[in-house]
Order: sequence, then structure tokens, then C-alpha cells
Amino acid sequence: MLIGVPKEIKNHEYRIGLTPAAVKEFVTHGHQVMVENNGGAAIGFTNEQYEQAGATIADKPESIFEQAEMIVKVKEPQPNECKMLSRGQTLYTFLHLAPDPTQTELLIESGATCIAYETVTDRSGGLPLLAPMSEVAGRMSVQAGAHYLEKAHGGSGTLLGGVPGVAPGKVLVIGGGVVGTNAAKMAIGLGADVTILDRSLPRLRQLDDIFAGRTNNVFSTVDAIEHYSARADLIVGAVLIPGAAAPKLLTRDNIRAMKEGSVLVDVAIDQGGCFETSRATTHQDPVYNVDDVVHYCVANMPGGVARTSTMALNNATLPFGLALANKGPKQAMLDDEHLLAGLNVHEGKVTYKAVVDALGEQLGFSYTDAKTALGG
Ligand SMILES: NC(=O)C1=CN([C@@H]2O[C@H](COP(=O)(O)OP(=O)(O)OC[C@H]3O[C@@H](n4cnc5c(N)ncnc54)[C@H](O)[C@@H]3O)[C@@H](O)[C@H]2O)C=CC1
Ligand SMILES: CC(=O)C(=O)O
Ligand SMILES: [Mg+2]
Repeated sequence: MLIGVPKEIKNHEYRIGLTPAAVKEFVTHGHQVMVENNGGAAIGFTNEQYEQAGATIADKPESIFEQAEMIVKVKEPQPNECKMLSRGQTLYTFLHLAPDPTQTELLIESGATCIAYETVTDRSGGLPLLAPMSEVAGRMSVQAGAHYLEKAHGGSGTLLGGVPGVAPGKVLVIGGGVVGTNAAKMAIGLGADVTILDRSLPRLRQLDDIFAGRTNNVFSTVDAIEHYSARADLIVGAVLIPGAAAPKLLTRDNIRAMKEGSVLVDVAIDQGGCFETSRATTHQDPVYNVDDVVHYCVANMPGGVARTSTMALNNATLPFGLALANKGPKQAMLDDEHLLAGLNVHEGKVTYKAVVDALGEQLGFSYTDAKTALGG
């Protein structure tokens, strides 16, 4: 199979779909790989390294989109990329369609087979291709929060760890999954006072075991959100209903009641955000204020540590990517229900229920079962 790896074009996005090491795996399995000129250069993956791994270098994205049978990316395709996709081509990347009608419409029109990293599943009910980026974003969320709590960066001037004689800052994590757990680990490491809210009792039990008394783990209700948010210095939004638009858990009233100079980091912004006042921002211009509360809502946080993130992402995407290339996308998905769960759009049909629930009525499409769409 001919695999194409274009350079990412989202604001300050320096990750790339395949590392040179991953290219070598595809080439060893008998595939051909085209990588866009300097696609990984910003994070130290040079054209020479890609060539040594067996790739050819394409001078422009158009050559890749015209020829490749499978496009491997990181971020959701931007409109000009969507327009270059065609029927018979497979797109393997993050999509986040539920909050994004424009992209959804363009992918339907393209006729391409679009597999979303964030909805591929594993045997234990996890999301193995989202998990590494959630680990990164969870860890970064507290780093970003601590930075914006500094007075010169617009915050209240609170040190999360406190010092002997002064109480630590309060961190509230809403959603105790992968992002939430990693945020909590960093916040504990800094010495903060950490509360995690989740609405899953089994998950709260696991958090109790993981953190062994070092966090308060509380069942998530409207009342709990109201109570803990009013006291928090930093709130990390980390909820997920897979593939669906994020529920707005923190209301404008909750935000008004927060202390001046507190910080919100809405990691769930890639699924639309879980705070009422959230709107997506970029690494270039990451924050804005509402009601004297700093909002950090960067939709591609791992892009900020692109070298670590690219390697972590490739560790997870490579085995599924090889299966897609070795067996062909259709057979690979029919053989593996977890990879099949990643299929969101195929030949103009939307095959992911939560995307249909979010956008079907607005855009006029209905749900097609993934297996049926593939003719399996
Ligand atoms: N902005 C960025 O750059 C990045 C964003 N993300 C996003 O972060 C979000 C979280 O991802 P993960 O931690 O991997 O998901 P996860 O599935 O591991 O965890 C989500 C948690 O939210 C909980 N939850 C769901 N509804 C809730 C509610 N109403 N109240 C409290 N808890 C609730 C679930 O029980 C679960 O424990 C996702 O939207 C993901 O796409 C992930 C990586 C990077
Ligand atoms: C998951 C996601 O949105 C990212 O890694 O950018
Ligand atoms: Mg206020």
C-alpha cells in the first residue's frame, strides 16, 4: 500500500503522523511511504532520517493526497485537506466530528473512509489511541494552569504547592479518566490540594486505590460542581462521552462565583468543551478571560510537546496502522471490532452513533452501522 504523511497545518502543530521508526516498520512490511518535505523537521525528524527509513519525500501535500491510498495524520483535516480526499482513500487520524459540522460535511462529501483515533477501542473498554495524548494533555494541564495562576500571566498569584505556613492551592479535576488521573498526578506532585469529580462509581473506586488518600474523590453532581468550583484555584475539564459533544458541566453562574484570577483548563475542548464559556484557542493565543477567570482551551495541547507526543502517539497507532496496510482497510476493520469502532465516515455514510446524535438532524444524515457500510 502507498501511505502518505502530510505535514500538519494546524496552528503551532508540530506533530507528524509517522516517526522515521514507524516508517521503517511499514517499509519492512512491504509498503511504500511518502512524507511531506520537512514534515517532521521541527521536532528533529529530518528528511534524511525519513529517507534512511525508506520513505520518499514529497514536495507538496497535493502530491500526497493525489497518490496515497492511506493518509496518516495527527489532527483533524482542515477544510483544504478534506477537499483533497477522495473515494477509495483511507484517512487515519484524530477527527473529533461531533462538535464540528463543517468537517463532518466535508468528509461525507469526500467519499473517503475516515477512521478516528479517538473512537478506536480496546478489550478493557479504553480508548488506546486517545490515551497517550490524554496522558500528555492531562500532565500539561497542571503545568499550564500553574503558569497562568502567576500574577504576570493574569492569574491570582497563587502557588499551587503553597509553602510551609501557607495553604496549597486547590485543584478541581472534573472527569477522572486518563486526562484527569494524569492531571491529578502532576497536581499532587506540586503539593496542591486535589479533588476529582467523576460520575462513574467504579472509576471513583479505582481512583481511591490509585491515589490512596492523596486526593478527594467525589461523585459528580450539580451540587458538587457548585461547591468545589467556588473554592478552586485551578479547574481541569477532563470529561468524555466517547465520540460525543462534551456535556457543559460548569455553568456561567458557577464561573461567576469563582475567585478572581482562578484558572480553567478545558482539555475536553476538542469535543466542544465542558465549561459553558469555553471556546477553542490555539498555542499562539491560548487564553482569554470571562468574569475575571482565565480560560485556557487549546484543542491540540499535545502539539505543545510535539516530540514526546509524536513518539507516544506512534507507539499506539502503529499496530492498527500496520493492520490497515497489511490486510487492506476493509478486511482489517471486519477482523477487529476495536478498529471497526474507529470508523466514523465511509463512502458518504456516517457510521458512528454519537456523531449522528450530535449532527444528523442538523446536516440531514442518519446512522449506518459500520459493518453494513463496509458491506461485511
Ligand atoms: N485538548 C487536547 O489537546 C486534548 C483533549 N483530550 C480530550 O480530553 C477529554 C478526556 O479524555 P480522557 O481522559 O482520555 O477520557 P476518559 O474516557 O479516560 O475519561 C473521561 C472521564 O469522564 C467521566 N465523566 C463522563 N461524564 C461525566 C460527568 N458528567 N461528570 C464527571 N465525570 C464524567 C467518565 O466517567 C470518565 O472517567 C476528551 O474529550 C479528550 O478528547 C485528550 C487529549 C488532548
Ligand atoms: C486528542 C487531541 O485532540 C490531540 O492530541 O490533539
Ligand atoms: Mg467571580
